[in-house]
Amino acid sequence: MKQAQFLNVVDRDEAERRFRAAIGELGAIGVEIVPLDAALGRLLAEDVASPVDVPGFDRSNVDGYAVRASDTFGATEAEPQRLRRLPGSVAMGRLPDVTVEPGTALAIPTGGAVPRGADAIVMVEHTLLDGDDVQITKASIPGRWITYAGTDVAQGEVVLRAKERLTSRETGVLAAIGLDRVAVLARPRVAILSTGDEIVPPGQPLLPGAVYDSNARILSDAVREAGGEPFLAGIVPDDETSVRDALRRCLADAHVVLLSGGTSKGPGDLNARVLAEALDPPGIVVHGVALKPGKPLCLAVSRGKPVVVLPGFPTSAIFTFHEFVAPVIRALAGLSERADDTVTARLPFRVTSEHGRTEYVLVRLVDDEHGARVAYPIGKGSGSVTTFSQADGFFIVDERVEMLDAGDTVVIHPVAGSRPRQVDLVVIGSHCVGLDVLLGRLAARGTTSKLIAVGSEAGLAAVRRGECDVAGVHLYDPNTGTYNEPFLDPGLELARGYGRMQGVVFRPGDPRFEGKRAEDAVREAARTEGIVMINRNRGSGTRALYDRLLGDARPAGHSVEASSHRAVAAAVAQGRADFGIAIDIVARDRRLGFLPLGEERFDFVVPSNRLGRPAVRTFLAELASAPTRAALRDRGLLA
Ligand SMILES: Nc1nc2c(c(=O)[nH]1)N[C@H]1C(S)=C(S)[C@@H](COP(=O)(O)OP(=O)(O)OC[C@H]3O[C@@H](n4cnc5c(N)ncnc54)[C@H](O)[C@@H]3O)O[C@H]1N2
Ligand code: MOO
Repeated sequence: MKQAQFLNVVDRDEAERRFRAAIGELGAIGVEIVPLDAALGRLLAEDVASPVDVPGFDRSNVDGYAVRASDTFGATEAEPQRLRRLPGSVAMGRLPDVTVEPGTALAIPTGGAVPRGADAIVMVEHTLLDGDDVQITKASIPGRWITYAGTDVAQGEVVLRAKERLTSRETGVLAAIGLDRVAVLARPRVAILSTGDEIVPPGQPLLPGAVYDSNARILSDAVREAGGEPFLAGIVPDDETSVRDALRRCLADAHVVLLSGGTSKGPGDLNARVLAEALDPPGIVVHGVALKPGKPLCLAVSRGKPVVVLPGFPTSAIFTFHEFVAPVIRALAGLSERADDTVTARLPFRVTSEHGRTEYVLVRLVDDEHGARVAYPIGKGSGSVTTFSQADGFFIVDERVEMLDAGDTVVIHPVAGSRPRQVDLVVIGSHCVGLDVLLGRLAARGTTSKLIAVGSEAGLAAVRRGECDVAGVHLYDPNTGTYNEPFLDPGLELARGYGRMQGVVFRPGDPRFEGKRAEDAVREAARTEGIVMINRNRGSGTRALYDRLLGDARPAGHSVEASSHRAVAAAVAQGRADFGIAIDIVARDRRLGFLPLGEERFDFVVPSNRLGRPAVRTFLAELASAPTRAALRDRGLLA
């Protein structure tokens, strides 16, 4: 029997066109009146004209005396003008009923209402008390120290415009004109439903095979960023009735409904089937877009209401959300199109792409020696949650293009919500817990850094091209049997890092390994029926160790090449393999047995011409310092 296929995969633009056509006219969903206390961050629905003058009366700006300016003409300290002091003074919060006649003065506080007859205020510092009189020691002019009614805001004046976002400054203005409530654009309600038997909410224990629900969180906050009001409709299992019931509740309550997961072609991928049944016309308009990530995206509309099944993989979900859903929510919220400020950058290495699918490649940006931008692809695949959070932007590879070369220029689009991060120190290369220790210590001293983990070889290439300050490397040279040193070129310096003890990892208590010498245990294991190993990728120093120990032996699992020490430890801990070679740190973290084999060197390559940079100097000093060495030893490193 033929399996289900994506029969009608359409390209990105066609998918968007069909989706928008099915939704119809897109605009703000409505207006609501909210108390001023809840107005922060909202968008004004209409222009606001002031119902009052601000200030509402002619106001004194100083403590002093309200006078007629002409009575003060010619006054100096040597020849003051004497005025008769009227009894009392202007009271705050009331209009005075006294008139300042020629030759008189009335005491007035800052903020007091100017009495009839007066046209200027003399500051108290320029007066002397003299019995019932007051002597004015400085001449004034009409209007001096008075703010006239309506000069800040005149009644009827428009103080804020429709669609303005209310910050504390705007809410302050609204309060000053006496409003305690304001008309704002209503926020579209967006229901978010996570589907899958394996999905559990954060905070709960994670049983083997389960996955934390990260999609609901990221979608919910992305909805907020797009001007919508999310509501979390929970997690439902891969079961038609459960999904249908949850979907009905969401449809009744929301302007937009988002599901994630269960939209590709597995047996549990039933969301599209449920949608096809449960939605009003037109229903599903697109299922399958020639897009990477995001191929299984399902776009549907139920009587004008958008209903979207986003792919379960986090990177795919958030990407397709920003491409297809965020603009719709923004429009429903009354927000304008987002300006997309692009920049250009150079590729540090070749990038391949699948023919027939428009690909979005997430990147981190660094500057090279000459200030030219370089875009490092951070492809951990659609299943990664960190890729999107670390990205500075992405470039698009047309569906007809299968390869971009090193040095090619690409156009970088900003990732929603990301700000270009300027850092003090750029580190490219291999990743290690020791590097986390070091960069953590630098951060505590105020030196910021960006770490791009691309492996030792790409790190070395990056220092050679002048794209980073430091590269962390552990490169093994089989000719000399040494690490790192043989790979240096003129213009590159090696800073001594630390050692990492490598050895055979196995499940504790396994008699095939327990208590043996590493070399003997591996040789025996290689000959024992039923034992499964896990290998490392070619080119890694650890792989060279495997090759030396195994010789021509090819035990089961030899072709399974994990790309990190952690992946080896996970495979052994979870019983997919019985042994592998990894560093002792991961063995300890996973509580595995460990038979030591030898030390691997993890060092740092620095371009000579960057040795003088303050951040590089700080890094090298930190690396060499006694407290750092102690912290590295604490983490099990040989420092
Ligand atoms: N035979 C085929 N298999 C797959 C295809 C295909 O064309 N043919 N497409 C692949 C592509 S591309 C993608 S993307 C995924 C998407 O699959 P689904 O949308 O059906 O998602 P699930 O299978 O339910 O889950 C995928 C993955 O994501 C995890 N997940 C799901 N929900 C969440 C959540 N709320 N938070 C965090 N992670 C979540 C889930 O556990 C899975 O690991 O299909 C390919 N397969
Ligand atoms: O669309 Mo999927 O996101 O390529 O992995």
